[in-house]
Amino acid sequence: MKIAVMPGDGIGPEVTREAVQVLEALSLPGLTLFDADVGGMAYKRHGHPLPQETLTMARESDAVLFGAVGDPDCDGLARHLRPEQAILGLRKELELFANLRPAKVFPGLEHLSPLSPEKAAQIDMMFVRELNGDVYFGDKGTRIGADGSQEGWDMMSYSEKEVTRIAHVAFRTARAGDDKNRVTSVDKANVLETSQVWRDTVIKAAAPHPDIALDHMYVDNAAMQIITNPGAFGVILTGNLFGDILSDLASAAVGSIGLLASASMGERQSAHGTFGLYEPIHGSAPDIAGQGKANPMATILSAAMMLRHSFGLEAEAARIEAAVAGALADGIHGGDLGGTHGTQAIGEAVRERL
Ligand SMILES: NC(=O)c1ccc[n+]([C@@H]2O[C@H](COP(=O)([O-])OP(=O)(O)OC[C@H]3O[C@@H](n4cnc5c(N)ncnc54)[C@H](O)[C@@H]3O)[C@@H](O)[C@H]2O)c1
Ligand SMILES: CC(C)[C@H](C(=O)O)[C@@H](O)C(=O)O
Ligand SMILES: [Mg+2]
Repeated sequence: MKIAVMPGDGIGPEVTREAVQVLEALSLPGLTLFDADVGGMAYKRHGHPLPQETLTMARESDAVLFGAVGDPDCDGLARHLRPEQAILGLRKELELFANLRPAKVFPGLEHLSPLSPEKAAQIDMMFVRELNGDVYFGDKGTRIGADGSQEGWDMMSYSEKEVTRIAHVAFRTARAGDDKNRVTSVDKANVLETSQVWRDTVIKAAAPHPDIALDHMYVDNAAMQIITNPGAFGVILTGNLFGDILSDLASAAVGSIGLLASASMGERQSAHGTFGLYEPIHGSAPDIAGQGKANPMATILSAAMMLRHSFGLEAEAARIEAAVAGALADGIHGGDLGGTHGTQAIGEAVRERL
């Protein structure tokens, strides 16, 4: 079991360190970890946010554990050299088109949510976010517009092929998940042609999945209903941009972005299972970087997702999740949850409860 660890920038190394120690504490036979450079730190060291050696290491691994990338010092660089290109490049180059982002309130931890305890208890949704297409990867540029001023443009598109494959992931995820057996496809088909193709294609892709209830919702309404009626959602199938935004929104409903994990999967199989990249949904948090304040739970839970999805180690994944839930229940809360525990203390508290 070869894992490429890519800590990245800002709080990335801080939270990744704790997750790696959780993995090591499990003493899994045959587990080997290799570090690789990504993001702004890789740009500073190698002149590129996603050096070829890093990509090669990812290709030769069974899974990737990713921290976060992003560095305000790099915001003025040409776009292809910015830290964020590391994660975008890995997702694209490795064909990791399916991003699973669970948003769930652990039972008994409803008080961490800003929603009422009754509403918070209903939060148990899984985002299935398309990760290789949309406005993220279309042509883009700047030009002088008709009025003589500079304008930026980004091309948004989705093909039937791209939508079909992610839709099938969503239907299969709904079937394997909780008992809701429900997919809500989120789009903006009232305005965007991209979304009309998305919606028409999702309807066609649903045909072989008659056991799964499918409905469609506009993204603006979805943003509202995730807060007002979270229990209505099981699997939320959506595109790259809407999924990015809605998953941060859902993290706030759960209690903090420092709690939400993710798995990015494709079709490649390793000797142990499906290759995947695992990362918290948050970024490099430059505002708290280097201060030992970041909550590592999202990254630790991402490591649990790795054990489940890439290594078939369900019991070990559940052990990590129970340890995180136990630490939270015992009041081990970072600043993001209004507590005082630092990154290392949270990591230690989770390890003690394994
Ligand atoms: N996958 C990624 O690597 C990824 C994801 C999102 C943003 N980014 C990048 O990160 C940089 C900062 O972006 P941003 O500020 O918009 O988003 P962010 O997620 O880094 O931070 C948003 C807010 O949440 C807080 N926060 C985030 N993670 C936390 C944690 N684990 N514990 C406690 N608090 C936490 C931050 O302190 C900040 O106030 C940018 O360069 C952005 O492009 C990278
Ligand atoms: C850093 C950025 C490219 C990334 C995205 O937009 O996908 C991030 O926000 C995320 O949610 O993983
Ligand atoms: Mg995001």
